[in-house]
Amino acid sequence: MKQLTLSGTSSRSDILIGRGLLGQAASHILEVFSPSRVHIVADSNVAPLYLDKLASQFDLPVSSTVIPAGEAYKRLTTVETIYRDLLEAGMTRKDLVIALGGGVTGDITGFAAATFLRGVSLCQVPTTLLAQVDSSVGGKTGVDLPEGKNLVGAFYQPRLVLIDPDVLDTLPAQTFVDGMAEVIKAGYIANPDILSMVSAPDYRANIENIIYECVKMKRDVVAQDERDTGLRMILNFGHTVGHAAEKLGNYTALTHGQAVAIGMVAAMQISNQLGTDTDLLPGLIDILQKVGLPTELTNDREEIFHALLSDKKKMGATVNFILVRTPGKAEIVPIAAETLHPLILNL
Ligand SMILES: NC(=O)c1ccc[n+]([C@@H]2O[C@H](COP(=O)([O-])OP(=O)(O)OC[C@H]3O[C@@H](n4cnc5c(N)ncnc54)[C@H](O)[C@@H]3O)[C@@H](O)[C@H]2O)c1
Ligand SMILES: O=C(O)C(=O)C[C@@H](O)[C@H](O)[C@H](O)COP(=O)(O)O
Ligand SMILES: [Zn+2]
Repeated sequence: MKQLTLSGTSSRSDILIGRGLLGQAASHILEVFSPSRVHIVADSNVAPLYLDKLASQFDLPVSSTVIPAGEAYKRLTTVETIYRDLLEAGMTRKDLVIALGGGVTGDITGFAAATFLRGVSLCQVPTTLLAQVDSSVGGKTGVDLPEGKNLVGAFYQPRLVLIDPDVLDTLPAQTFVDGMAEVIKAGYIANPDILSMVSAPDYRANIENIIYECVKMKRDVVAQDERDTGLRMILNFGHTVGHAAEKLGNYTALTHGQAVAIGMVAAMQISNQLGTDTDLLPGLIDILQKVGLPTELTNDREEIFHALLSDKKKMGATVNFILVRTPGKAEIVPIAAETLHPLILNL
């Protein structure tokens, strides 16, 4: 088992990574928390696979909410359902909420935990590759609005993150591939060794090390900028156009991973339009296609431009775009909306 610690300004997250961890989850959880009761949130695909396996390990009252699966349910009505179940179960501030699932479950449950009774303890048990390499770590929680992705949320660190790569065995092939978008993002923005690992013919056999390197990178970035006011913005590489495409597809046409893949290609094309010495675009397209991710933006460019103006990275009339001109080095480049408009139309 590998262990990492994320020390924030007023919080600490322990992150454990190891095969078989789900089977011993309760003992790790009870080393860190002392709840009177536990509430587990899982979606309708994950619950039949893993909810009993986790719940049955506790000698405490355990309640649960099973939410409908899918990004379309990452919305406030789902959070209200969780609040109601927490009240019905008699959860108090001493108790523990566990998010068991992918990034959607983690973001919704994290937001519910951050806001229920103004905050109850949170443990993340991520079950998709995307959630294991990215969303379970760092404390961004929230939901979508029809107007844009993740527009309502809170920073709320899980005190414990338990990552068991064995649960990836039940993932649909496409969902595993979605997670590779955030893995490739991690390689481009901060650690090109990750790209070498993904380029190996049988990279899946090395997935535990890939997860570890991605989490370590994210831990290092978030520790320096928990509130996303500077360095942390690099984790948004591919997300500006990506989030716009997700919104335009009503959160169903593209998965988050697919949208990020397309968004990274768009960001690289924008880098090129702004003038770069080295052309990283063919290599980016190659590695995304090799793992099975899409690379082509199919939305109307004008609609993308208008949608990305509701992104959180917009400050006044400027959008903070994340560009990569050297693998492993991301830059936060403020681009005025009127300068960005022709660049987006040219994609
Ligand atoms: N908070 C953050 O820092 C952060 C970072 C990256 C992404 N995100 C968010 O994460 C979300 C995407 O997460 P995702 O790709 O995990 O999607 P997801 O949570 O919808 O999971 C994808 C699918 O896999 C199923 N599933 C999950 N685990 C399974 C397992 N072990 N076996 C079988 N099926 C399983 C789910 O039921 C779902 O149908 C987006 O909403 C995105 O905005 C958040
Ligand atoms: O943790 C972060 O910071 C990230 O940006 C990680 C992203 O992969 C993730 O999709 C995040 O939710 C996007 O952040 P947002 O602030 O643009 O919603
Ligand atoms: Zn993301």
